[in-house]
Parts: sequence; C-alpha cells; structure tokens
Amino acid sequence: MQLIAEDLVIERGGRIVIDGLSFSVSEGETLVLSGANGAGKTTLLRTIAGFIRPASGTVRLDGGDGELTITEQAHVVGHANAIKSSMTVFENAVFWAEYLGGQAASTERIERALHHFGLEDLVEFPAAYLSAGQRRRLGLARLLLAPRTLWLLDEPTVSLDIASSDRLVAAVNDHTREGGIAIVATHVPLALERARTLTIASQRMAA
Ligand SMILES: Nc1ncnc2c1ncn2[C@@H]1O[C@H](COP(=O)(O)OP(=O)(O)OP(=O)(O)O)[C@@H](O)[C@H]1O
Repeated sequence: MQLIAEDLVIERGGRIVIDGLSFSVSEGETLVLSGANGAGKTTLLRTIAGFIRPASGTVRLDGGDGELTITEQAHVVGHANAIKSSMTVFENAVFWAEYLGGQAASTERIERALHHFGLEDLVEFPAAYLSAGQRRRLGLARLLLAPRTLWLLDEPTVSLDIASSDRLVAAVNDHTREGGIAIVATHVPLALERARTLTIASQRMAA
C-alpha cells in the first residue's frame, strides 16, 4: 500500500500555498511534515484527507480499499479535537468508535484506547471540564477506537505533557509497525520510527 501525491498545487485565499509537490509514503512508514509557520502543513494534511480540493494534481491510496475514499480510510486529528462537551469521556469514545468504525466497538477496545492515553480515571468525567491536554488526549484516543490505515496528525503533541507525548509516539510506531501509514506535521522532534521528513517550503507572497 502506498499514498501517492503527484504534482499537487494547492491554493488558499487565492494564493498558491503548495506549488507542484510530489511525494509518496509506503505502508509501515511515517512522513514527518516540517516547515515554518504558514508554510502549508495543515493545508497539505487537509488536502490529503480530502477536505480541500487541490487546484491541480492528485492524491491516491494505492492498495487501499477501492470501495472507500481516502477520507473514509483516514483518521484526521487536528487542532480541533471534535469533542462533545455535553457527554462524558466514555460517551465521547463510544460515539467516535461507532462513527469512525461504522459499528459499535467493544467495551474492551474503548477501554484500551482510553487507557493508552491515560484517561482511565476520567471515564465518567464530563468532557466540558477536561483540561486542554486531557481534551487533546481524548481526541487522540480516536486513533485507537477504530482501525484506519492512514493517520493524518496535525501538531498532535500540542498541550501534551511528556508522558502523553511518549504515549502518542508509541501509538504511531505501533501503527506503522503493523503496516499503517502516518503523516505527522510537527514543530518538535519526535522519536518516530521508520520516519522520513518532508520540509514544506514557504511560498513567497506576491508583492
Ligand atoms: N481558509 C484560508 N483562507 C485563506 N488563507 C488560508 C486559509 N487557511 C490557511 N490559509 C493560508 O495558507 C497558508 C498555509 O497555512 P497552513 O495553516 O497550512 O500553514 P502551516 O504550515 O500548517 O502553519 P503552522 O506551522 O503555523 O501551523 C498560510 O499563509 C495561511 O494564512
């Protein structure tokens, strides 16, 4: 399996942000996106996820499930954690497991995902009262609630303490070890295994 981007040109607000980018990521690999603020890392991730249509060029997942779109085969964890404040931590996990997995997940799977991100003592806690780091951990637990091939992570360690950051890195390394693909935009170095870095160059603003 391979994610292949060819000759991508992406515009935001009438300006070219990504200009003719090609790359590929094979199963078992992590691609780390680096680059200055505003270079286009979020834009690229959202384009891969299918949320932004490129001006030209293509993104495809060779060897994936031909019946499904890339969006349907990807976990996208970005700046918004998409947490329902009116629900408890556990209820959020149940909701996301079903929404992302297309069927009810086992209680064991939900508990394992919450435990991995250190949320086991907060299962009955209203999500509205979570701290920023706890909210981020709940957002990341989605990765383990339903199996998906492609993980697209935008600054996933923001707000995380060191132990939680290590747990995230372990989850990504497990995912790629099992043949998954991860693309991670980050400003901080992470101990990601089987990783390559793609630096996104900033496009100059027109005068
Ligand atoms: N909806 C939008 N409309 C217009 N311009 C946008 C929009 N979204 C992003 N941009 C612009 O696109 C460029 C790339 O933004 P993007 O968020 O992808 O950068 P980034 O590399 O993720 O930055 P950072 O490291 O700060 O998170 C920036 O110049 C930004 O202002």
